[in-house]
Amino acid sequence: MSFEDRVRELAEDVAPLDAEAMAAARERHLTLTKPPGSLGRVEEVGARLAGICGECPPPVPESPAVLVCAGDHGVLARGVSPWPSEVTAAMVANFLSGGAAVNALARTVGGRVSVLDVGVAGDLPDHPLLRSAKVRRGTNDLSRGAAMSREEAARAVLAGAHLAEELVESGGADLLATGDMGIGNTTAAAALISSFTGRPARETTGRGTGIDDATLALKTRVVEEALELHAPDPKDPLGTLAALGGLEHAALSGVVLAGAALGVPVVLDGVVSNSAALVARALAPDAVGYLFAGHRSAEPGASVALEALGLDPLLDLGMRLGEGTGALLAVPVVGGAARVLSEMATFSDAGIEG
Ligand SMILES: O=C(O)c1ccc[n+]([C@@H]2O[C@H](COP(=O)([O-])O)[C@@H](O)[C@H]2O)c1
Ligand SMILES: Cc1cc2nc[nH]c2cc1C
Repeated sequence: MSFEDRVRELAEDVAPLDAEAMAAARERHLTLTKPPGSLGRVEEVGARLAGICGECPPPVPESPAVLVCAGDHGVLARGVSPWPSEVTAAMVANFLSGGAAVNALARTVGGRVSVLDVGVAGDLPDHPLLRSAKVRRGTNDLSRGAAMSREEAARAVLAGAHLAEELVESGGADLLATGDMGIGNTTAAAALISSFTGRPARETTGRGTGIDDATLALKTRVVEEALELHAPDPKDPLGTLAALGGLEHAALSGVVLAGAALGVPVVLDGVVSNSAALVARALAPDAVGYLFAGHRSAEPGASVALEALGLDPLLDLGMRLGEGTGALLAVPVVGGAARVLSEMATFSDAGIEG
């Protein structure tokens, strides 16, 4: 079977949410000792968790895992980021030694960190937290030709899916948080978001790690050129990924598909994860039900993508780091939404007239 066929097979394993369990959660919320609706959107998070696992109350996620997918980008040659690609490998090394923001925030919420190398240009050391599945050493410049082949895109999707499956099936993970590392990857994310939403580059392109006005104008032109060159068809998600994506974007769409296929909630991080979720939705529309937007990244494309996905971000902290940091901080919100449904007393338990 070809890699593309295997991606299609994975997408076919994504089932719609359990509508009965969701309805039961909404009913249950009305019986709990609080004014109806007073937990706001946390109530809808709880209902979706019930729909994801097919029971009400849903189990409380106890073992979150963050998957940081890493890759490099040929489009860096156009001057779209102030940082050199070597920083990608250097930051991966930092994740492995526990010194990055993702490590600090994973420790804060009791999460486990795994790093997936699908496309880092440099060499990386063997390490128990690192999964090596290098498809190639960085992409080609997406503004001058296809970033990668369809087969490479499919292989990266499957690498993300396999690590997610392993963490859930053998590692006991019951919630997946997405993360990314890749200098230049906000350019690819903007191009993907424009392709899947039809919105112009000026609305999806942002300052990434921090660029001045002149570089932002250049980066926006680069995204426009790429969109003109490829005229991507959003109904061909693998073709669009191959033309405009990054290897980590592809891997993250695999993480989303695998999480959804396994019935595990997936908490999205920033703009790169948001763009990957658009790819996953194009492959498997029901996958969106399994997704929670951990936060609203400051990158403008993130808001465009989340609106298109119909996801309301749980947090809005002005963050734009990536690595999975915004997803991890939202994990307690998701856990709390489950715990409310399983642990709160009802009005009748408490002897209060509702
Ligand atoms: O998560 C986000 O929304 C986000 C926004 C801006 C930058 N980043 C991170 O910064 C890197 C990409 O930025 P850039 O400017 O090199 O495209 C990459 O490693 C991302 O994880 C991440
Ligand atoms: C230092 C640094 C850390 C990062 N983490 C995610 N993207 C990053 C980009 C840079 C430049």
